[in-house]
Amino acid sequence: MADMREAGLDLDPKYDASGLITACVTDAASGALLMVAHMNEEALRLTTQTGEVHFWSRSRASLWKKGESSGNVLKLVELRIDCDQDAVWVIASPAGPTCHTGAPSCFYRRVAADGSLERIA
Ligand SMILES: N=c1c2ncn([C@@H]3O[C@H](COP(=O)(O)OP(=O)(O)OP(=O)(O)O)[C@@H](O)[C@H]3O)c2ncn1[C@@H]1O[C@H](COP(=O)(O)O)[C@@H](O)[C@H]1O
Repeated sequence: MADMREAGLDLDPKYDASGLITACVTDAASGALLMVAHMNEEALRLTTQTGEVHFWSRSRASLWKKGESSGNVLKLVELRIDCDQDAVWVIASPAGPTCHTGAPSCFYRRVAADGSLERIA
């Protein structure tokens, strides 16, 4: 029997034991991967309802609108969910650098074959 989460057209996120799904955020203009974080049910609802991207911060144990203190909000352009509905792909327009270090993306270092890091942005 087909898994309705995979075959159906109903949004039915598969939250983990902590009530979270993974959220990958890419830049709508460049396609670059900006950050990876987590959403709970409320963060997902607020993201779709307000058009501004919200997460659940595990370290702060609180709901987090990205940019609430820095101003570097992420405007939602499109939201996709993966095959088994345990991860979302957030396509967004960033108002400024996404990473709290000031880098455009949190992925500003490349890992070389010898394990060393190379700064690329
Ligand atoms: N702004 C960011 C920020 N932007 C992107 N990220 C990425 O988001 C991920 C998840 O952040 P969390 O702090 O919620 O981390 P977590 O849920 O505990 O998960 P991990 O740290 O284990 O990944 C981080 O691992 C970073 O890669 C950020 N992580 C933290 N911040 C902090 O969030 C606060 C608010 O920032 P603004 O939302 O921009 O105002 C500031 O104190 C910032 O230092």
